Amino acid sequence: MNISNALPLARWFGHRHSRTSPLQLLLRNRLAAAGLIVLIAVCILALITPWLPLHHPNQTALGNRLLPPGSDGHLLGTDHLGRDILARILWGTRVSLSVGISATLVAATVGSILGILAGYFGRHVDNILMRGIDMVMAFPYILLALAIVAVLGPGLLNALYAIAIVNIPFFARNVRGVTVTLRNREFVDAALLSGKGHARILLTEILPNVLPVIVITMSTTVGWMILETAGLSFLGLGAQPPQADLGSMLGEGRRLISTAPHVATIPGLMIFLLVMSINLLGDGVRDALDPRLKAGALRRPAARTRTAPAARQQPTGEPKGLLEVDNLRTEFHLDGQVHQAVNGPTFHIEPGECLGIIGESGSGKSVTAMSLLGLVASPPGIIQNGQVNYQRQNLLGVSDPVLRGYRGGELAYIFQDPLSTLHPLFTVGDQLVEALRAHRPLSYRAAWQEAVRRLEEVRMPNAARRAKSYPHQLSGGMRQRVSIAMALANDPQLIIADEPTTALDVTVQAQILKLLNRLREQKQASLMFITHDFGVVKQICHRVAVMYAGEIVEIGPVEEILARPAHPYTRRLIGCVPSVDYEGGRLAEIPGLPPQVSNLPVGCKFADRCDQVTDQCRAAPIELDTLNERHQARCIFAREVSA
Ligand SMILES: Nc1ncnc2c1ncn2[C@@H]1O[C@H](COP(=O)(O)OP(=O)(O)OP(=O)(O)O)[C@@H](O)[C@H]1O
Repeated sequence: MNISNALPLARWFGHRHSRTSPLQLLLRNRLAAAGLIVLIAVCILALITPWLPLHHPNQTALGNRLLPPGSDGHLLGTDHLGRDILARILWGTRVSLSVGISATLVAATVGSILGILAGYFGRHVDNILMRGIDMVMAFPYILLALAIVAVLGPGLLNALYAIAIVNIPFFARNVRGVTVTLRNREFVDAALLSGKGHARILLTEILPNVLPVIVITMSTTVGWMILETAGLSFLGLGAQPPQADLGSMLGEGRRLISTAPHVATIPGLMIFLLVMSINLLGDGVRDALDPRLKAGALRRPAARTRTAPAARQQPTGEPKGLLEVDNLRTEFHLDGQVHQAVNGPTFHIEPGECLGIIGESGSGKSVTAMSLLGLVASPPGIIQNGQVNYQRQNLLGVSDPVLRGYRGGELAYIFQDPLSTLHPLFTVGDQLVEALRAHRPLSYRAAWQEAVRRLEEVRMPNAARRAKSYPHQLSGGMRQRVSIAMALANDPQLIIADEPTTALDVTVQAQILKLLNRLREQKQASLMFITHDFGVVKQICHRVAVMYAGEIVEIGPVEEILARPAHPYTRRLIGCVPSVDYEGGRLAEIPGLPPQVSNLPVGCKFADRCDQVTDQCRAAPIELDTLNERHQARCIFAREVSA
């Protein structure tokens, strides 16, 4: 669980900034909700047991021995001493629940304190505490629990201590790990600098962030602890006769399994029900506190984006340009909602051309680009329609090996943040070698030489030495040069660059743009350049496609669009950039927000933010209007404006 996103418990019951509270998330998970209902029912029954009209659980009646379930006055029958099983089960559940929960609380409290202290203070404190924990963990835990009860003597309280002690390490280790990460975070340093003492930092900075982890560990271990307590009682080391708990009832019933199976089956079923419901609920709690798990963060995404049959049709005619995208539609299916991220962009890229894709954050630029190579995570992504035609094939319909051959070969991708795409544990040279050898039969030595040459090509200072560096040893600009070298390693026909300069400062940004442009010219490759900056578009692109809410709202030659933007959104975007030679008066922000992709309007998607909007704009979808052979815009006033 990533603690930067950890939710303090206060957010459990909703938060004014979060759309879905963890409780709602929990209830949406059907299995967890079922677990919660069963658990609540069992707990209520256990709580009201003293007031129910039941027999005394220890009252024997030898004349009524082993009555079957449904007998008169004994709904669940009687045991070998004629005691009422219903009464004993309810009283036994009370005992098992209280011992299990108490053991969990003890283990959680002691384990968490040890974990927090070890993680926060580190060094000797960490060494001493964690070596102690390691010693406890060195024994098989059930044997250790048996040994502890053997020393302390049989009895429920001693079973509780034993179970708590053997579970302390789980809490201590989990909490220590999280605390170590938190200890190195800037907000803890800031608290230290502000003069807070260690005790206050532990209570106000560390504990609230560790609490979700403690709750998750508790919810996933309490079931086990009830089971372990039942195990000790089953072996005669927990509850002592005549007291009933679920484990001891199971132990007593075991001897009668062939003659009166209900005596063992009923407590067995109750243990199953209790532990199952707690575990289902525990899993739900874990997912609710970390909704990314529910969104599939830990699920291994498929090797390529799921593609509907409609998007797998092969092209019939000759594709336009080097790569042609036709009516691409990519959606995300999340929590029963469909998010239409990409809504039918159609464009092509000529050989050697640089096409800019521009738009605000969330306009669908990256999802469009990633869809071309099947890189959108599935689930939740799915390509519903469209074609991506390259070399007379629809890439959305080619086989996995063919697509793999293109990726990183003829079709290369440069991501926005090289630090998250370069492997932190391998040198950049090794990563280049891997990229080269994935597509070419080179020896390691030859590939290394080629890697250094590629680094020189992207003007990496002291390339031979830098090849032996790890990504964290390089500056942002150098890392992006490495990413470019990797993308160019196999002489691609098309380079898709997804905001490759956004994370860089202006000087480095200019160098990288120059480099990309030079390499594109030298190699006669095409470049699809994603950006939100018209200044960048002006510098290196031939044509530009303006995206809004997953649609292309204007496409055409850069100079023409800068001189005569035909869509109000394009005008606004250009107006936001101070560095472009646009004489449009003062800089203005674009008022309002883009529409939600899960609830797009029928007509013009920009209507709510447009100062020229009319009823006609909202009535029906607006088609792209062809203003001239190369310039199109999706606005009913486009012709008037560009005339
Ligand atoms: N994995 C995902 N799950 C759900 N929705 C997603 C996912 N990835 C993207 N989206 C949604 O798809 C839409 C388009 O996102 P995209 O990343 O393509 O925008 P963008 O224009 O590239 O923005 P930015 O400039 O910030 O990268 C957004 O509404 C986004 O919330």
